[in-house]
Formats: sequence, structure tokens, C-alpha cells
Amino acid sequence: MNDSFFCGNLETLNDFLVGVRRLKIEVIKCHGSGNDFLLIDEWNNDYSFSEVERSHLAKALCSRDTDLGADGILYVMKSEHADGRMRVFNSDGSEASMCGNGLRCVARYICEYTQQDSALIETMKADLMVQREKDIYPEIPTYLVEISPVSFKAQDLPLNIDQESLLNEKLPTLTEEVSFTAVAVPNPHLIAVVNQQQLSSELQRELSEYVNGPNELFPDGVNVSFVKPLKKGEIFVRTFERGVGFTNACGTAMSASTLVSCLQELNEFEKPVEVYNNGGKVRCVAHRKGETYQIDLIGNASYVYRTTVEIDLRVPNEFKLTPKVEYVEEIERYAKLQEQVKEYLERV
Ligand SMILES: N[C@@H](CCC[C@H](N)C(=O)O)C(=O)O
Repeated sequence: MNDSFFCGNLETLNDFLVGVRRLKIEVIKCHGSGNDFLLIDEWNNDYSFSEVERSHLAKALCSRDTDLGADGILYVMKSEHADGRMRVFNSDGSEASMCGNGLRCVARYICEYTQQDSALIETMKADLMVQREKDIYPEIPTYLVEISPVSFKAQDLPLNIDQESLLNEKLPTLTEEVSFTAVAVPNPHLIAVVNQQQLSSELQRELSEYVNGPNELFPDGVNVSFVKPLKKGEIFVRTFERGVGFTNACGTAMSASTLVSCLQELNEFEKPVEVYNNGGKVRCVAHRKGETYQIDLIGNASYVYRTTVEIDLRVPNEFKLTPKVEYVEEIERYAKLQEQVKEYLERV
């Protein structure tokens, strides 16, 4: 009996004993307004990752130094009471309670899988309604997702200040240059309405890196958005995301920014606001009933490619990919939308 037999057997036995986790993971690269994600269907592929594996996979597969790269991973899971469940992990491996652009991608995936035009999707803190919408651009899959619950209580971010909330006020320990509103939707957002000079400066990066490092104000970090009003019914939003850094767009941030713009009477509740960003644009509608708020986030849910990741979860940084199968027409159509947005922003 030659060595390879024993080696083979020993390796197999050793693999079993040490719990080797060699897997082939189906991945869909998708994006909402250029905020890109790897969508992994744990439910129908029966992957059943551990908590640590989900976080390590996010760090390994989202790294822009690999042939994959993304702002985060969307894990689609079975729900005991809704049509499906979404968990979102940032590229640094941290889990977030909500992801607006990602939820539109999960909404498309679940609606197409169940052949429904609407669904209820379980997220960390709420079951949220999602539905197929009229295309915002010819033949670009478009979905509406509910963004809620909304809280302006500082403790709900958390934000450590000696007052209940922060509503268009200065945070002197951070900067005297702009005023902020703090809101949880339910992930945490710090939002400033700014002018072009402030948007073009390094201020957003400097303060974002501070509040997402060791600091007294935001112990869990925070997504930081600068909002530039374009005209009535139109804003531009740039976001430095907790757990990621600057992204093309952040759905919960654009929703929260729309709400803040309505509270500051730059826009109107119940009316659509076109939210431009570095990845394209979305439409938001902020709703207010008494002291209760909710935002509709409407925008694309685009697929880019499918691939299979061949990986040993004990060493997740060493993975191989099968050839990517691109959604060529979707890529081309979305590029046309981005070109239109770019031309518009150069004029406005
Ligand atoms: N880009 C997402 C938000 C993802 C989570 C966020 N970075 C956080 O940590 O709260 C979105 O589209 O909302």
C-alpha cells in the first residue's frame, strides 16, 4: 500500500479531526447605487456558517486586494416568520443592524426566488417590507425598501452626550465648522448639511476616522454623511461608512439624510427627494406620523457577476474563484445611468 493512500487517508482523517471546512460558496456580486456587496444564499445552499466564519469571510472576500472585493457581505437566511432574513457584515468583519442598498439586492433575490413582487424581510431589529417598483431607468431592476425604525435618541446610536438628542447642533469636541444631526435608522448616522467648500475639504474624512476609532462620543462608531442641497427635491450625499470607509453610496445614510433635509425644511415630507451620490442616484420619501418617522428608499438592485469561491474556512484569505459569469446587459445599462448622473452633477 503506497504512501499516497495513507497520505490521502491521513489527510482525510486529519481533516475530519481538525474540522477542515473546505467549501464551494456560490456568490452573486451585486450593488445598490454603486454600493457593492457579495450576496451569499446560506438558506438554499445550506452553508450554516458560524458567527466567526461569517465575520472572517467578510474580511477575506471583501478585501479590494483580491479578485473579489466589496463593501460588505449580504447573508440571505431562512426566517421563521418572514419571507427571508438578511444579515449584513461590513468589509472590516463587523455586523451592522441594517443596510439599505443591500436590502434592495436581497429584496430582488428573494422576490425572484419566490416569484413575488413584494416580501417581508427579517433584519436584526425589524421585519421590513420590500417591493418591486417601476424601473428608475429602462430595464434596471428597481425596488422599494422600508427604512425603519427611526430614533433621534442619542442613546440609540449610541452617542455619549449630556442631552437626549442632537438635532442640527454643533459637537464642539468634534468640530466647530458644521452642525450635526444624530439619528439611528436603526444603524447609527451622523449627518451634516454642508456647502461645496466643506464637501470638497478633508473635514469629513478627518472627523469620520476619529469617530470610527477609539473615542468617547461614538463607542460603536458611526456612519458620517455630508449632505449638499442641490435644489428643492434634490440633494447630494457622500458617506464615510462605519466598518468600510468612503463608499459610492450608503442607503441608510441617504434615507436618513433625506429625513434630516425635511426636518430642516429643505425638502418636504411625503414628497420624493432625488438623492444623488458617487454611485448614481436613488429616490427617498420621508414619512412622518406624529413623532414616528419612516423612509422609503427606492433604487436599483443590480447584479454584476456570479462566481464560486473555493475556500478552506480555516485559512479564508487563500481562496480560488471559478470564472466570473457577468450580467453584461445589467452592467451596460447601469453604466448609462451613471453617465447621465455624472453629466447632471457637472451641470447642476
Ligand atoms: N451601506 C449600507 C450600510 C452598511 C452598514 C453600515 N456601514 C454600518 O455599519 O452601519 C447601506 O446601504 O445602508
